[in-house]
Amino acid sequence: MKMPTVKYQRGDMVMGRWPGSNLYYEVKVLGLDAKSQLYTVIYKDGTELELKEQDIKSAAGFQSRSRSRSRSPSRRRSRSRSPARTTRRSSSRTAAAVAAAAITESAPSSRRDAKLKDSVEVRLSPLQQTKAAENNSNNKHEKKEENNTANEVNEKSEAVAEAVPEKNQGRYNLRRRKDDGDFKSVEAKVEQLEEKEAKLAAATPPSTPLDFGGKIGAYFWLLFLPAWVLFLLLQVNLEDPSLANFPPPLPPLEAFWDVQALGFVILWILFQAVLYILPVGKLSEGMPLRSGERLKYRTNGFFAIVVSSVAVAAAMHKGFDLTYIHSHFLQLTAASFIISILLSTYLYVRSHYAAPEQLALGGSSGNVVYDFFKGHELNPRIKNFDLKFFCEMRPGLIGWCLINFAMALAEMKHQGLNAPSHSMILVNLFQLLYVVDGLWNEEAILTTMDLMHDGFGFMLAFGDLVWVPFTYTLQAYYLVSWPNPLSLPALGAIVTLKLVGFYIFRKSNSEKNAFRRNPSDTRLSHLRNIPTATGKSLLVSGWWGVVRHPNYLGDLLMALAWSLPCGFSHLLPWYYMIYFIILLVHRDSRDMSECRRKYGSAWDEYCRTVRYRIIPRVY
Ligand SMILES: NC(=O)c1ccc[n+]([C@@H]2O[C@H](COP(=O)([O-])OP(=O)(O)OC[C@H]3O[C@@H](n4cnc5c(N)ncnc54)[C@H](OP(=O)(O)O)[C@@H]3O)[C@@H](O)[C@H]2O)c1
Ligand SMILES: CC(C)=CCC[C@@H](C)[C@H]1CC[C@H]2C3=C(CC[C@]12C)[C@@]1(C)CC[C@H](O)C(C)(C)[C@@H]1CC3
Repeated sequence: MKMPTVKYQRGDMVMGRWPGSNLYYEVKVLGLDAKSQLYTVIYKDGTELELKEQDIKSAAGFQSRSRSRSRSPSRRRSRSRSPARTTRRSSSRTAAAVAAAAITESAPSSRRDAKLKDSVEVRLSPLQQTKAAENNSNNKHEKKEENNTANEVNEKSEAVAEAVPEKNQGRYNLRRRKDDGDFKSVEAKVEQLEEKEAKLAAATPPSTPLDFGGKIGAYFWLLFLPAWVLFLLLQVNLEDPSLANFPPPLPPLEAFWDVQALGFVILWILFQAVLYILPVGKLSEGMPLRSGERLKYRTNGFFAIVVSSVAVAAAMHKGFDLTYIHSHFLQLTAASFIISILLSTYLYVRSHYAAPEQLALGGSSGNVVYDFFKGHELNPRIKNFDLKFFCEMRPGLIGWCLINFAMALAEMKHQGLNAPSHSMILVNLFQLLYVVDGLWNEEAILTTMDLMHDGFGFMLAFGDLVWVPFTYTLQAYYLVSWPNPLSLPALGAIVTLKLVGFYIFRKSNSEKNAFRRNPSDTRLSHLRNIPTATGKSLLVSGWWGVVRHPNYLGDLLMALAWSLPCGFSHLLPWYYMIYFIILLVHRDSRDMSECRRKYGSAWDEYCRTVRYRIIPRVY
């Protein structure tokens, strides 16, 4: 590796700042990326990170210190993010291992040690009772620290943290110790400095590896995804949609444009936006951001789908022919595509005005195309209106059900039926159940990858507004022209498959969501978990002990149940199943690397314990 201005060499043991905090840990330098000028370092718990030169200090000049009484937010944040928090609960050998890993080997000199001990003793005395309480409660406070509602407990656990000499937690700080007299006089200034440092560290996202084939990949996906949607729609419109008829003929450009279709799409999105902002339903808290802040989300998705159904019924009653959606599918898709492009452009432009801590770790490469595609800003909002949450959960998702319903009506019209076919009913009901469940448990989306980690850019805007409503409905679209009669046993088997898949999907998602929201939930007390250096734990029994992504397994079984009613005459209705396998396998590997980066050796331990990713004993 070429190192032009190499201050630290590979193998050097130095002190590295833990991102988002003002805490320093002993780390080993693995190398310097000449281009980004970032050092790759490895912490003692195995976590690898890329740090800027200013976040690295030579080990000399560092002194262990005991904690001041400050309760500044930056410090609170530091504590919750620091690897030192691995000294948390758990009788398992893993916990001990992680805790041991976080304890630095750089012991302070004996003189310093004695001084430290003095100061620690003085500070310990008023807190001894709390320390005892900590022992009695079997470290329960640590668990509750992650609970958003347990502010009181947080305060208590902070007091406990203060009582523990930092030396034992392996924490180091840039601040040099002063005699107690001096100490107080500079306290306020140092506080301010640390506050600034912490803000800066939190604001500057450490770079993460590029996904989706990097910069070149972003160009490819930008062109490929719309082209693929176009191909699917043209193919399903063919008299014989078999692959032998590839490529389908391209209609003239005017065929894509219909101002009325654009009007309907805009109306639909605005209608959903109005339902979203109505002060109906719960205000849920998202997961803590890098800044420590928790955003609030109006989770009234179920209300939105109920009102939407009433509105559609009213429109039909007034004479609106819903089969318009089938006959103008291409134009409606094109209109949504235009809106997704406009939205992505707006998102990209506004991301340049966002504060650094509001940017996504993964969408800050500096490359225009990549960041436009992947999403630069994490939670773009107009006042309290969260654009990512809204787009992911409302117009496309509810639109998916509306389109499926329109396809059922179109099938009746085209096939001259009095009622939709059994296959059409199954596809409609299965997917309706999926969407209604998602909206009913809308809060659970706040702990998913998209909401927590991914920026909002073209990928999600296009995915939410075009991909979901216009390709997830392909099975229903296909059945309009290609009916597939089902025998009773086949029908029974498909329904059973769907229910099994749904059960696994729902139970596993709810388990993880409940655990992330409140790790000390008594209903989860039977579950074993591995503590990690970040303060969060990983479930290692229950659903998340069977495979690493039980929710994907359930989702895949459901996807199979959606394709089976369409039979085996064509590959087209199996598109969702094939796409979904690719999507989830890729998502799983993306999540694995992200978790490996976040949790280091604790994640390796989890992977050793839970060996399979999605399908037990297979994959
Ligand atoms: N229909 C579709 O098109 C579609 C597409 C994609 C996904 N989905 C579905 O959407 C749902 C959400 O999927 P997702 O991809 O966001 O992934 P997810 O599985 O909900 O979330 C992954 C995150 O869960 C946490 N986690 C992982 N292992 C854990 C463990 N052992 N204990 C506790 N937490 C753990 C980690 O985050 P933290 O540790 O940071 O909390 C990890 O990053 C899934 O049900 C999926 O099937 C549907
Ligand atoms: C454009 C491409 C190829 C990808 C974009 C992916 C995007 C369509 C999906 C990413 C996360 C997905 C998701 C749901 C829908 C599809 C995505 C947005 C979901 C809202 C469907 C309903 C479920 O109940 C859910 C668990 C809430 C899903 C969450 C993830």
